[in-house]
Amino acid sequence: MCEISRENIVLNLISNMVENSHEGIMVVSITGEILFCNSYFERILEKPAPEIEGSSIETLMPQCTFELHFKSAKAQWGKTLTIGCHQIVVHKTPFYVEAKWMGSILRTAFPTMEAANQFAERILPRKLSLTDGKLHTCMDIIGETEPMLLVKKMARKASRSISNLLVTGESGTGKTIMVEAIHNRSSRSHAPFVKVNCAAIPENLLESELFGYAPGAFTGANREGKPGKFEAANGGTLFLDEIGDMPLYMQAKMLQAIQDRRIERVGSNTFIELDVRIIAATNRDLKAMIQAGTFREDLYYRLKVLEINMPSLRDIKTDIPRYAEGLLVKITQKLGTTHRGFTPESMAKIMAYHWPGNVRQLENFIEQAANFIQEDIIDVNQLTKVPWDKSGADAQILHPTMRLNDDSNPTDDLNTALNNLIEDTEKQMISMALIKCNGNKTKAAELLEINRTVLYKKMKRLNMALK
Ligand SMILES: Nc1ncnc2c1ncn2[C@@H]1O[C@H](COP(=O)(O)OP(=O)(O)OP(=O)(O)O)[C@@H](O)[C@H]1O
Repeated sequence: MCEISRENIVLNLISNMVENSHEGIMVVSITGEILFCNSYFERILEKPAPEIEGSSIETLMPQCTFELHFKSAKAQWGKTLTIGCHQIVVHKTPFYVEAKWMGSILRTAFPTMEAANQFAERILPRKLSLTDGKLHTCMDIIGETEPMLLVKKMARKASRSISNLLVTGESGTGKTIMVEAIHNRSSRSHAPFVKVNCAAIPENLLESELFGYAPGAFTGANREGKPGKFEAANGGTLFLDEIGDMPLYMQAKMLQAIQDRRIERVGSNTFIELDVRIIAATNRDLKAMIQAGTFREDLYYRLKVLEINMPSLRDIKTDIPRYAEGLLVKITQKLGTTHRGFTPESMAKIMAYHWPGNVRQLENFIEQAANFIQEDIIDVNQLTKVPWDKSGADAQILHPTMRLNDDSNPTDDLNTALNNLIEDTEKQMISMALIKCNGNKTKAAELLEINRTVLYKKMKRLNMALK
């Protein structure tokens, strides 16, 4: 075996460390000029090193909000950097020549974001999420017809990307569960998922909810100030549900935040740089809103870099049996019942109906049937009220704990009648308030002397159009 000098070993070691395709190394001068990069960055930037070296980091990586940090000699650890469609976690350390600070060395901490996530999974005690409960996954999404397969294919693509996404479709078509599944499948799945319902938050609170506020920003505010949902979603996904209900002045602020990738808390003049993926959803026709001047065109295009349109249930009729069976499994698990399916006649009726409230309405109907009907195979003829009867378009929805037997006593019948009456009355009052207030939900809520969020929830429960 030939003798290898120590010097040779060290030289080889250094060259192996630098030219390692699993670890990116880049050297940037104090003025932001890229002095050196290895093959990892050549791959990510899709350019050969001679084209990268000598360029300014700001020109080459316009999305990279990290460039400002090169102007300081401070070491930084575990920063997420966005380059094109790639996300990497990097460490930055200063480099010196003869004790003079010359610039920074950028090193990737993980070969891929997936590896970073796997590491986070091992050390994080639990998945971070600012939603009420567990997020849905792709496995929860029913639907095998062509439009649904296309939607699923697009969702897989969207989960591999970090670009903004707009999910459209009628109310109850599954926009929310789709967005949750996309986040869950993405490289951000271990980072926060923060949902904001733009229609449910009163207009005067929306800005501070989204952007937070500085100490003493307004009377009654928390003394220490408060971070908003944007900050809470840093590193993860911010889901803006019902984006079509966002007031115009907030749309302008939102556009600014998305473009600049930074926010200013209310009452502060300091910018906070953030790395947030925006996913928005709406059941409104944003193009018509742009025509009407109620939605900003520039924001629309910022949001719909990727777009998924959820089909309405009447457009995927052959999927209805799959939905009915799948939802029944979910409902029986929730209620602890033993229902196994539907009679063929029941299924034919379910398939023939047009389900204006889409999957949510179908789910509510099946839950109602599972509450009423004792037999394992559901026969909808046993129900007194079905959506396809002219009067039953909004069959009553009973609380899961109100399981009624077939041999229900008169008190049960009375309860049902009372529930129907309450719901019909609620519906009428809400409709009248909305008509009086020209569809303005804030004003309608004031008129009804209820909170806007409560109004919104009631309308959703009563299957009323939220437009
Ligand atoms: N493809 C699907 N597979 C399984 N369940 C679904 C599907 N689509 C919708 N659902 C169920 O239907 C209900 C409504 O779905 P979701 O809240 O996602 O609809 P949405 O389009 O966001 O409604 P909205 O516009 O009113 O907010 C939920 O309980 C959800 O679990």
